[in-house]
Amino acid sequence: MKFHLEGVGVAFADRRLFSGLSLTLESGDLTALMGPSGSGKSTLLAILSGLMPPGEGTRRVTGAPPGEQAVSWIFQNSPGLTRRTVLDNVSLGPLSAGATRQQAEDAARSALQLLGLGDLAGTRLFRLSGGERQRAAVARCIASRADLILADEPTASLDARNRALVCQALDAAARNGSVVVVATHDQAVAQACHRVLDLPALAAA
Ligand SMILES: Nc1ncnc2c1ncn2[C@@H]1O[C@H](COP(=O)(O)OP(=O)(O)OP(=O)(O)O)[C@@H](O)[C@H]1O
Repeated sequence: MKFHLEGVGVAFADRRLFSGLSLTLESGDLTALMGPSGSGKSTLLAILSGLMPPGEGTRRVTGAPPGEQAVSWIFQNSPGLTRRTVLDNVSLGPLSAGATRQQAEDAARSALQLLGLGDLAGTRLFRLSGGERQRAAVARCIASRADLILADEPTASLDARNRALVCQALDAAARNGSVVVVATHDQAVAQACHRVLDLPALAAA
């Protein structure tokens, strides 16, 4: 599957963010999206997801039936069902993508292993530290095996060890066939990605 942006531009009432931006992302790609604060990284993720129609230009998806791409998000502080177990929370990703309970739990357990949370599967979410909770949110996202995974500053509140685990998990998701895009200010995350797009440079190209 491929996601194409062609000649995309965004302007708000008082400000133009970018214009004439074209790119193609395909299954297996792990891409860092960088640029100064306010350059439009989150806006570009919203356009890629299909949630925000571009003011100018087009978004096209090839290699999938129209409108049938599954999209999954990771945010800086992803919420969860605090009184449910980690396994329940992570299973929600694949369950909402149409998996059976058994398939969802299997996918959740392997994602939890990948993120170093295997021993916490039966623990209620509210008992986890901030870093563990964020890794659980990443596990929920990658367990869903979405076509497109969009991560907006997923490591901003994490230490180096947790950050490395998140990068490994995103890499595994790409190797499983997802298109993965990470908006980040973190050079260590960018180094873990296969490709780095600098938004201002991309818009100027
Ligand atoms: N709906 C909107 N209406 C007006 N301005 C908006 C709207 N959405 C975003 N903006 C502005 O567009 C700019 C880009 O926002 P965006 O969140 O995409 O940047 P970013 O690169 O992700 O920033 P950061 O690194 O700080 O998260 C900001 O100045 C923001 O205030």
